[in-house]
Amino acid sequence: MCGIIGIVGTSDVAAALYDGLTVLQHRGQDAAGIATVDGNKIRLHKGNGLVKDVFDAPQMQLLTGRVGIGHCRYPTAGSAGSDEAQPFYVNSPFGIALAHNGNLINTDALRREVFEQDSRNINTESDSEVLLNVFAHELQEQGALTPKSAIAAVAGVHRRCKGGYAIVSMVLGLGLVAFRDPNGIRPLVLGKREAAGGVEYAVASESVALDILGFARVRDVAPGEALVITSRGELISEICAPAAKHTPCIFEYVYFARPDSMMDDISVHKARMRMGVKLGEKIQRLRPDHDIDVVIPIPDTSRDAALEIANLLGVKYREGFIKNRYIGRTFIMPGQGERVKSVRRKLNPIPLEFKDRVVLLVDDSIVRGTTSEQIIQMARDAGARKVYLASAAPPVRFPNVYGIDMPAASELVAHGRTEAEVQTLLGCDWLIYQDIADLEEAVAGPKKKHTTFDSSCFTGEYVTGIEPGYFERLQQARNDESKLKRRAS
Ligand SMILES: O=P(O)(O)OC[C@H]1O[C@H](OP(=O)(O)OP(=O)(O)O)[C@H](O)[C@@H]1O
Ligand SMILES: NC(=O)CC[C@H](N)C(=O)O
Ligand SMILES: [Mg+2]
Repeated sequence: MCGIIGIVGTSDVAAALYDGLTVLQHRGQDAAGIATVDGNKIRLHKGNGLVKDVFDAPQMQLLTGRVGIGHCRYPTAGSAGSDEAQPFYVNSPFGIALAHNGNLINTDALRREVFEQDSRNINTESDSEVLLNVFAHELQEQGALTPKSAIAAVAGVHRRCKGGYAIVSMVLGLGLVAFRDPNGIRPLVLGKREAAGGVEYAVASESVALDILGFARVRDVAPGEALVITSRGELISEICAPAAKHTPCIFEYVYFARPDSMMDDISVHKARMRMGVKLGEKIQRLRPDHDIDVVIPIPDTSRDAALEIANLLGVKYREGFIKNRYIGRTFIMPGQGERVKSVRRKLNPIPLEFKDRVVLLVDDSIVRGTTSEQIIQMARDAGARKVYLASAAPPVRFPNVYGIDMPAASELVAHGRTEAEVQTLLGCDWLIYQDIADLEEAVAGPKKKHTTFDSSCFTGEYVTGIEPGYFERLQQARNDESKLKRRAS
């Protein structure tokens, strides 16, 4: 997953983009970048690392201009090299910079097409650079540069690109162009604020970025919609893809997004609380006379769900693991070696919360099993009498291909295993997974604004369809070992 943000302001926007990226940092810890438009120049700075490490004051001062975009990256395609940090730039037509959250599933075919038919060179292995070149070609085909022609170019992207994408881009001489894939798999939200110089607009992956910058959340960008916000602050929008099923990514609610974000009009915090209620009810159903003494969350993401489970079961909730606040999210780290080491460095138990107790550990999800395996052992070492583990999401058994880096089914602990087998492998005394229907109901909430989701990593059903051989190629290219080799070279 990556974080994206774009602003059309009435004064320089680089500092606001920087602040916005810092609250989107949980979506990508590997690279960051900002591009601004100043007159007829695009200014760009990007590199590997956290937002705070990529930019310093002199670089920020060079990022002048009232229109800009920013990106923080968690790679799902290509390499983790700094040349694949975003935004990407092409000088023709007009000069375009673009930042992408998501993942394309027809990158190889598009790459050939872009080279052979559109006479464009792609310089990296990134799917996002391919998407930028498709957009650039489609815009070139339009001739004139107007909001209408930019929207027509986005329609061309929708026709040619398959997969998950939320995009912010800037076109010199026009302004900001933002759009979302026809199924609305990846999130994108629009905000507005009144400044001394007039109205300002922002679009971002999550509403938390709007909150901290003082933009009011106006609405989510619709699936298949393109927004053009000119540098003068006019907003033009149109849905420019054939109507398709809206299937927001359910894993955003399970793990990715910050709980203080609203996504597709659903509060992430409330969705996680409802996941806890559903899971608590399941525990009660399965073991009405359970012997759980204490519920302990695995910080950070599982807290909302864990608290609700404890409330429902009427047992104590205790923060039994203390998290080192200087270590980032483990799941989105690039290699398994790094992930394994980080869990122990990051989480340390308070033994008195475990000693002689039957503990129910709660996590939001179990993906590779890296976290749970170590945590269960830590709980035992700390003296727990029995260790149960509850996952607020169902077993993750299938690859995610729309922007979450779970490309290799063989690396998923529940792939090809029954729940009982996973329980044995992880070494806990009882493993309880959320049911998929309960998860979807929990996210949909009482308003049921959305009842269909991209739940592919749980169900193996892919809304875009998948071409034969794709998973095999993906697994080969992006399993942990191949990534490690690529990084070493
Ligand atoms: O089964 P695994 O492969 O270990 O992946 C799942 C774990 O990774 C995530 O935590 P992470 O440390 O990334 O972030 P968090 O602090 O937001 O919970 C998630 O919340 C689970 O704890
Ligand atoms: N996680 C993402 O959204 C990744 C964006 C893009 N596919 C990349 O690898 O850079
Ligand atoms: Mg976690």
